[in-house]
Amino acid sequence: AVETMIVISIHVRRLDKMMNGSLTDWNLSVFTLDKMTNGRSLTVMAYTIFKQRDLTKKFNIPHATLLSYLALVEGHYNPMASYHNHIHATDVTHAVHVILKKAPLLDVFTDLEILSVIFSSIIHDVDHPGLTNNHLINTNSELALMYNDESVLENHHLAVAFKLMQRNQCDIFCNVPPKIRQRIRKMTIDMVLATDMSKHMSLLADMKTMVETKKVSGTGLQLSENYNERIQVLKCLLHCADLCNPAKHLPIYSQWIERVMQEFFNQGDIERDLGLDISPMCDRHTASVEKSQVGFIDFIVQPLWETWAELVDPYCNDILDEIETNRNYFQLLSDNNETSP
Ligand SMILES: COc1ccc(-c2ccn(CCC(=O)N3C[C@@H](C)O[C@H](C)C3)n2)cc1OC1CCCC1
Ligand SMILES: [Mg+2]
Ligand SMILES: [Zn+2]
Repeated sequence: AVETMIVISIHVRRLDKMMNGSLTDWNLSVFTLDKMTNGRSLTVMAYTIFKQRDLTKKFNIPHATLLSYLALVEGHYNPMASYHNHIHATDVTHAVHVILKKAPLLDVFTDLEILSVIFSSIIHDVDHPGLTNNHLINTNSELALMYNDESVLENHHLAVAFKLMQRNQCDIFCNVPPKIRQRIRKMTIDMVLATDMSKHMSLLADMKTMVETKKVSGTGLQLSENYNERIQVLKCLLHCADLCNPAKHLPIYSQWIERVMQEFFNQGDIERDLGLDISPMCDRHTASVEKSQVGFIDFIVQPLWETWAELVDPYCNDILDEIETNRNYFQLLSDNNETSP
């Protein structure tokens, strides 16, 4: 483990220098970063963000403990999952970090909230099996049995993340007072449970309600002290980051599509072999990749990011533009697939 730390800290130093400026670059390729760091992009990204935001000092987190825990969590992401592996966690953690740097959010959240949402992004899909909640429920999996069919994956990610913290020298919150620890745990549980797609519509409805009632001042978002109002925005922040692929340049977005379809088709193959109904978009013989992405953008991603822009960041038109550009590209592809035999 010592040499791992040394190797990682070398990568961190190199990354810090090389990327200090561009770490806040929305279109940073986490795929390149992962190659450069020999598959340690999550540890390196997370550690760098903790350092840049001074979280280790603010919460008295021993560096060796942070590195051990990050390496342990990274090692518990499923390398066999083409989409839900540690690189997706790197991507979402990076997206949360960049979104938090946008002008209207500066000085809105406390250090505790920032620590919690970054921690949540790091662990939000740990030990993902590369299958959907519906599949786990329909196949009477151990996980569905354990969590009574309710946000099965998201409950599992949380349990694994907190369990790993009990390992020797891995409790990153060891110097945090019990009440504060409890608040981090509560916010993390609330945010990661909200990454379950089945909560999407109610999350979006609550955000729209906030838009109606919230007077966004000229500078940024004015949040009250009310926990439910504050956690509402943090849930949406993490959910937006989890759904940020269509907001990236096409070469990066395309790699995520390839990966998610590989995972979906793998699930479809299992369902076909089991004689089950094949889940939507999971049948490699009939799925239309382009059409699915257009639908995903039109019904989920664009409405979510548009609401986010209305509530938080009127200046995120570059992200909305990228989503529209990508949507039109796949609409064109799917039209052409229709016309040409
Ligand atoms: C690059 O493509 C995607 C990137 C991300 C998502 C997506 C949707 C919801 N989430 C949040 C997590 C979640 O709930 N799930 C459960 C299920 C929807 O599979 C998702 C993978 C994870 N993530 C979907 C994507 O494409 C799908 C396949 C064709 C159209 C939709
Ligand atoms: Mg998830
Ligand atoms: Zn995710």
